[in-house]
Amino acid sequence: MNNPEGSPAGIERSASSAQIMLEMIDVSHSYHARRSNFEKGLHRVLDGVSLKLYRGQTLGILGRNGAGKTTMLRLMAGILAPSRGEIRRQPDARYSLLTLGLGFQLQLTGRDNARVAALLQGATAKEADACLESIREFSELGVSFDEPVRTYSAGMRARLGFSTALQTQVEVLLIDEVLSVGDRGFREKAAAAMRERVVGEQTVVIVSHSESQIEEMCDVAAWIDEGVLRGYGGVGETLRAYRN
Ligand SMILES: Nc1ncnc2c1ncn2[C@@H]1O[C@H](COP(=O)(O)OP(=O)(O)OP(=O)(O)O)[C@@H](O)[C@H]1O
Repeated sequence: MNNPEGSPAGIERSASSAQIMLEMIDVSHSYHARRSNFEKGLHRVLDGVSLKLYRGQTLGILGRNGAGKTTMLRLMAGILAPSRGEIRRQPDARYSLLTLGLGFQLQLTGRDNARVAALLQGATAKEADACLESIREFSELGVSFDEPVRTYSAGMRARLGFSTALQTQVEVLLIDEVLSVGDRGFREKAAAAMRERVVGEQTVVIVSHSESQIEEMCDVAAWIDEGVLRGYGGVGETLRAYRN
């Protein structure tokens, strides 16, 4: 399915307006490892990955635990620089990584974290304040919205993170597993809100262990196994390859 150009048949947007929002060209990444069983103290977790993400596409990334999915999102977001290869982004576009592990200032309240996140995404102070009420409402955090995030459960952090990301207007939204946490009611609401967003112009990359979520939301899928892109193309065929 994959080819060296990073653009398997059938997933190129046909319209001439198809703009490449992100391109990974033969990207590899290694972490420094303490364990001596890795060559030269390096642990290679991505190996020669090439793909293209077009404006408006929703790309789902599949793979087992430790396959390299989060590393790929961090590279896409520019949080990590690749050890080898190249990542091209649109210079005037914003890329936002939504994950549970990163980004909250634990001593700040949910409200202040939401404000900071909006400012970091490029909102003016007025715009940031204007979206706080809808973030509070969507998150269903009630009075906890004004309490420090360190007092939140993992599910509450997920609600805050998701609600904040939903309000922020970025060109490329990178989502790491957040749709699979929290209680069922919120998960369904978050998935519905996400579906609404992905049908529009929003460009999205979703890492998910839920095959049904990928099937429902994505129009392209990539399967990573031990750092190598084993499948890349239409969701149906990539899922079939992943299951076999
Ligand atoms: N900061 C780091 N330093 C060293 N090794 C790391 C670091 N982050 C991740 N790794 C290693 O890189 C490999 C890939 O990790 P990554 O988090 O990208 O996988 P993943 O596919 O997202 O996994 P999961 O589905 O479990 O979240 C793993 O072996 C992990 O132990």
